[in-house]
Parts: sequence; C-alpha cells; structure tokens
Amino acid sequence: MFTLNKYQNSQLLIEDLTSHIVNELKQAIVQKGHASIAVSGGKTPIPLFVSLSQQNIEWSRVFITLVDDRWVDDNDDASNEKLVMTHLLQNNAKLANFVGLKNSCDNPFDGAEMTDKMLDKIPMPFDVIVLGMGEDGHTASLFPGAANLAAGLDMKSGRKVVGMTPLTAPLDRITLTLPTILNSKNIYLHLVGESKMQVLEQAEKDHNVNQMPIRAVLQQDKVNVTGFWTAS
Ligand SMILES: O=C(O)[C@H](O)[C@@H](O)[C@H](O)[C@H](O)COP(=O)(O)O
Repeated sequence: MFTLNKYQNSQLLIEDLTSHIVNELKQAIVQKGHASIAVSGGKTPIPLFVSLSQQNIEWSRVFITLVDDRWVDDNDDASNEKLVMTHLLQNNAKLANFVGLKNSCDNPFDGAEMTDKMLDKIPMPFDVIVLGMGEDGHTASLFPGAANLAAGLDMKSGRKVVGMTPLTAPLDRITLTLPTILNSKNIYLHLVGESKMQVLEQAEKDHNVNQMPIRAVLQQDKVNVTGFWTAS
C-alpha cells in the first residue's frame, strides 16, 4: 500500500522523516540488538543525512548500505558512497557500520557477485529503505528500458544486486534488485519538487514497469510504502 505525506516545507519533512527512521532503528535495536537501513544517493537526501547523523541512537548497532551506486571511485563526486561518507557517516553516526556496493572489479556486471557477498554483512530484512525517484520514473538504479531491468525486477532471481547501464543517465551502476528492496519492514520514498509530484501521478495511472520502474515499488502488496513530499 502507498500513502503520501505532504509537507509545507523541507524542514518539516526532514524532521518527520528523521523521526520515522529513528523510531524504526531504535525499535529494531531493542528487539534484535541491531538495525539495518539502505539509503539512496542523488541530491535529495543530503539534508536528511545531515539530520540523521546528529541523532542520538546506538549507531554502533546500525548497519548502513546504499540502494545503488555509480561504478566510479569512492573519491569521485558522482559516488554515492562518497556522499554518504561526507554527510551521513559524520557526528554521532560515525560509529555506524557501513557496507558499500562498489568493489575493485572493472564494471558492475563483473562486480555484482562480489557485492552480493559483501552484503551478507547487512542484516536483512532491512528495517528501513529510503528511496528517491528520478524524473524518468527510475528508483534506486532500476532504469526504464535498460537492458538489465528485467533481471533487476525479477522477484525470483535470488540476486541482491545487478549491474545496470541506464539509457537516461550517465555511468554504469550497481543497484539493489526489486526483491531486495521489498525485503524491508518499511520503504520511505523521499521526493522534493512539483515535477516529482507530476511523475508520481503519472506512475500511479498505469502499470507498465518497463516504462516507469518506480511502479514496481508503488504497486505491490508485500511492504507498505510511505511517500514524503514537499514542493521545495
Ligand atoms: O544514485 C542515484 O542517483 C539514486 O539513488 C537515484 O535513484 C536517485 O534517488 C534519483 O535519481 C533521484 O535523484 P535526485 O535526488 O538527485 O533527484
């Protein structure tokens, strides 16, 4: 089921999304002794990362990974790992356990098997996944029309990650597959801007996941998805 929360401004959105995430992580730590979260890259989550990094939780019991990354060095500005290191794994959250998706293989197609094994360190199901959405209807790096999209959406593949060459964005990527994304207690979709609202409305109108892969997350009944939207 998909529910959309709308906020008057970014600050109110960030406060509420932070508090949802913190509550889930704290509850997981009490119940299981640890918590796990996968976050997105891109521009939208930066203020969320800054806010989360300051929260007072037992970060040493929290496992963090990414929903996707670009296959670039971790000092490249396009790297989501760099983004997380710079904005999330700071302050109190320095103590968290981070597992990145990029490895030393030449490309994400050769590297996917190794990344899959690296992800064994992350307790699953995730407690929280924070997704973003592109204006072409992609989420994580499940890109419309991409050659490997079917593999990424295959609920029976047994793979946690696949490589992806987007047709609508630069750089090869590695992405969590749909079954891995849906292997979470909560999915939060973080959206900023009128144009993202229009894309969301379009996504809700039809079922073609090849055109808009975000539909595979919005139109399923395994896990509740909550949208957090503000205009700017
Ligand atoms: O690495 C990435 O680019 C992401 O994980 C991707 O799925 C992102 O969430 C959307 O492209 C939205 O990006 P913006 O937040 O920059 O609009």
